[in-house]
Amino acid sequence: MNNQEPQLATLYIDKESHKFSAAHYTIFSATERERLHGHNYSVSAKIVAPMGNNGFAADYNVYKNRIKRLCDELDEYMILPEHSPHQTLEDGGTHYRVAFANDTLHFLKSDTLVLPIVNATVEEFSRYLLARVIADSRGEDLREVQICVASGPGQKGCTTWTAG
Ligand SMILES: Nc1nc2c(c(=O)[nH]1)N=C([C@H](O)[C@H](O)COP(=O)(O)OP(=O)(O)OP(=O)(O)O)CN2
Repeated sequence: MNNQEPQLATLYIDKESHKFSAAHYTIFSATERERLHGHNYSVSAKIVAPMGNNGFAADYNVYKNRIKRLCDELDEYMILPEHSPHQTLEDGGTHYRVAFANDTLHFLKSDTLVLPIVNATVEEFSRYLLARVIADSRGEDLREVQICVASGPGQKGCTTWTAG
């Protein structure tokens, strides 16, 4: 190893409190979607940072707090994708009016979050949360961050950012 390069440490954050409950449906095509249902999603993270002289890479409490705050933002909402190529969203005053295939669905705005995602999948939730964590971590010396979102035990999607 090049002596000039700092040793990197990997922190894994996988807390039971990092969860959110949300309603959604996955869209499979222009005509196929799931029925509306919900999951207890859980969020975990991998953070790679240079090891400091004092045996400390990055304060995991900082990232724990950020992830918890993001989970709380999503908790107990109906989540709609803003950028689905297969459905359109209209502002109907107190409701969102969603057109999918031959159906029109109505969701109370105060119960609903419209996220800048393409589909309400674990992959897209992880991509969205990763972007939020990276934005919150600007200026910090991180080398890699991975965020995973699980919709239940044994099924999750992950997205990774690597320092340029
Ligand atoms: N690539 C993805 N595929 C699927 C996703 C996803 O987010 N990314 N999501 C779904 C469903 O929304 C959801 O997972 C329901 O799936 P299902 O396996 O039917 O039910 P459970 O989550 O309850 O899992 P069990 O194995 O039945 O306990 C589908 N595909």
